Amino acid sequence: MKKPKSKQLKLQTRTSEVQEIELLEKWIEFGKPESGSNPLSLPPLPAKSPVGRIDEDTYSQYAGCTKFQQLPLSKNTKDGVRQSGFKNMTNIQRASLPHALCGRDILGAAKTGSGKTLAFIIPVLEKLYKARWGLEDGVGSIILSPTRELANQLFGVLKSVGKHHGFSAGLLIGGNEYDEEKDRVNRMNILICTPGRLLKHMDTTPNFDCSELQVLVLDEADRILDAGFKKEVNAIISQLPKYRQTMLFSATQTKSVKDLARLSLKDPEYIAVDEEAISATPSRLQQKVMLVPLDQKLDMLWSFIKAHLNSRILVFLSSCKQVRFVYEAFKKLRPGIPLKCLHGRMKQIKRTFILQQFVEQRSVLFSTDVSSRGLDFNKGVDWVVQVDCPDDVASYIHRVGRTARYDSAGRSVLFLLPSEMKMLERLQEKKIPVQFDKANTKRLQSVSGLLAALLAKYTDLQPLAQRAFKTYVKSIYKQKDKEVFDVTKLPIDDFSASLGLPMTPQLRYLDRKNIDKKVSGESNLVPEVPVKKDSIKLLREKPTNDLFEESEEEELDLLKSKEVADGEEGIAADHLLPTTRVLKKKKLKINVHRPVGTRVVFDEEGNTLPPLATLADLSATDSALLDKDKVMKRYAEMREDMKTRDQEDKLLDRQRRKEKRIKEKNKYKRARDEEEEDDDDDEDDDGFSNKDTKKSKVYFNSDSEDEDGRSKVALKTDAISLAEQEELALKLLSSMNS
Ligand SMILES: Nc1ncnc2c1ncn2[C@@H]1O[C@H](COP(=O)(O)OP(=O)(O)OP(=O)(O)O)[C@@H](O)[C@H]1O
Repeated sequence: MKKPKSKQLKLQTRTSEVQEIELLEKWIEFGKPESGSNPLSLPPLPAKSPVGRIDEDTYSQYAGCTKFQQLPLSKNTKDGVRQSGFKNMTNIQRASLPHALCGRDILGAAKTGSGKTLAFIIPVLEKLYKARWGLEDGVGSIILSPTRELANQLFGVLKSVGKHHGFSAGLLIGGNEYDEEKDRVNRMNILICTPGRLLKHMDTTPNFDCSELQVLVLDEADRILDAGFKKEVNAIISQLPKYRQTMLFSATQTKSVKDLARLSLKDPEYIAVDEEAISATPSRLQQKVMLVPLDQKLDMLWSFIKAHLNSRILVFLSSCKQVRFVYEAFKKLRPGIPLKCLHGRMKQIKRTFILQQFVEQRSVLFSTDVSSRGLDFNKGVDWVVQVDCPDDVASYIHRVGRTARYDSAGRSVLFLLPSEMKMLERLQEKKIPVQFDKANTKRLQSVSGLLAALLAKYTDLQPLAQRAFKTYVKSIYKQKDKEVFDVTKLPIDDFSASLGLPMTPQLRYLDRKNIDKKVSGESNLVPEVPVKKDSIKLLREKPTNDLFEESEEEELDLLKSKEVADGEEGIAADHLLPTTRVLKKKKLKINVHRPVGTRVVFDEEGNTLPPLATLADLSATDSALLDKDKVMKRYAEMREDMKTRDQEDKLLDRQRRKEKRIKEKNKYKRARDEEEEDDDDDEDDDGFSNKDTKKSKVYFNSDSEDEDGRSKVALKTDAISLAEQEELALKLLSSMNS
């Protein structure tokens, strides 16, 4: 809070502000870069050259300068920038700031992690300062972000760089208290928001007025302008004044004339600083692509994590359901490094907390594309692992861009299925220097069997695995780029088994006849080993260093890992013995030639007798036993008796398991309902948003896991059949006994 100023002091400040603004305007006017020019191509200004006014009508050059202090910026901004630790400008800042400070519309494109945020935050502050914008003037600038996390991050930068200005700023994102925002929103000068929440305020908050807006910024512009946000963005733009400055930034910029027309840009400056660069990704980023069959992705991921226990790893999967399953399952297997997960269905407070934790400690974060854009993890991400193929090249660029930011190095690896190899070509065509590698599979650790055991032990995991399976296949089915994503080439059954599922869930929308049961070349990476104690032992061995070249050695300490498993119940890998089918169902064969009668029998003196000797002895004394018919009858009775008991046992067991399953499901559903929020937001980036949430709630109650809303029926059938089954069992028993 600023101290209340005396009247005279206020007057003085105002006068000096007016003078400063006058000087800034003259300076800007004097050194305006030519429209269409690239300030980067100008020779850099000498470090010690005079800055600002030189004489009556002469000012220093600022186009081509390399330091923030050489720009025509207010003292408040300069102080904020300096105190935030920024001195020299990055290329995108050098190229765009001179144009943006003149009030021009900007279309800025530069690699991930190259400092685009300051390239629009600074002009926003300067524009409002020069317009002498005050609290009573309302909304002067809107900065749109596609995700809440990114909006939060931008808000942090704005607070830091703009701390000496007197503007009020607000963060409007889904998941925050709407009512509480409603009271404040009319008093905000700068709004950082996600499109859905902004539109909600525009539609429902009384007196919310943006008609005086000065600057509109779209961060990750191509994402905001794509089909996912189309309706919201069109509605927002229709409520904004046409006369304003507009700035669009992204690492993968839109050049679509239609998009630009929607925003009514006026002669925008297209600033693409890396267009001539050899690569479209940061130069310090090492990128690998690996061929991994679908049914071995989790083995590969597990082995990767075990080989990099000292790293901060960001793992991308294609949907919330994938994320949840892999996170829950791996957590129970305790890899020896903390695991976290992040997806659009989590409560906002938890999302923020998890990101905070990921920034602070080495860990593995399983995430959907919700964290693929814009996020800047302070201490750096060591590895970006894309387990599921990104939708397109742009999505790849943003995902890998979470590492190797600004001047730091980073590494990334992308797992591609044999059927997705077209993506490799696409990446190479777009100047992405990837190195194609075959993983050394000698010491690949298989987890499929362990997952099967986990699914049997923790019944709540099974529905997660089923959903992960279904959502993945559906996501491939729905992909537009059929050259890369071909659902008919997926080894469906092997994939299902690799998740530990006892049988392949039904996929009603797929014609299974068209899908090869065994897709050639899909399953040769790791020999299919039924998981026995031996393979479990493998998990305790040292992390494999030759699987991924640069692995950090670390002994797995299972005792220690107890502390890192997020305080939740976990079981060490070596406590697990697969209890259900492991990798392939094997028929139990009875060897009829097996020698029998190994039981040792003693006579009264303690001498051993040959097997069945007692019976032979008895038969000698009791001629009744020699009656062949009677013996046969007796055997038949015994067989019947055993059959009946077997039926009884089976029925009882089936009932017990069913009841347990229903109980577990209800319990799980309650927990899940608490976790899922009835979100009003805009930005679940997981591909299957609200509609899917509603569906999945229904799925959860169902045994059949049907994709087209049949689950309720299935549930009902289940409930009836339980009572009916008892009756049926009794009938069956009595009919067998009679
Ligand atoms: N001039 C600068 N000097 C030093 N560090 C900078 C400078 N500008 C930005 N940075 C730092 O570089 C990192 C990346 O910046 P920023 O998040 O703005 O990148 P970006 O280009 O927006 O990335 P993305 O495309 O992923 O959104 C941040 O940690 C930021 O603090």
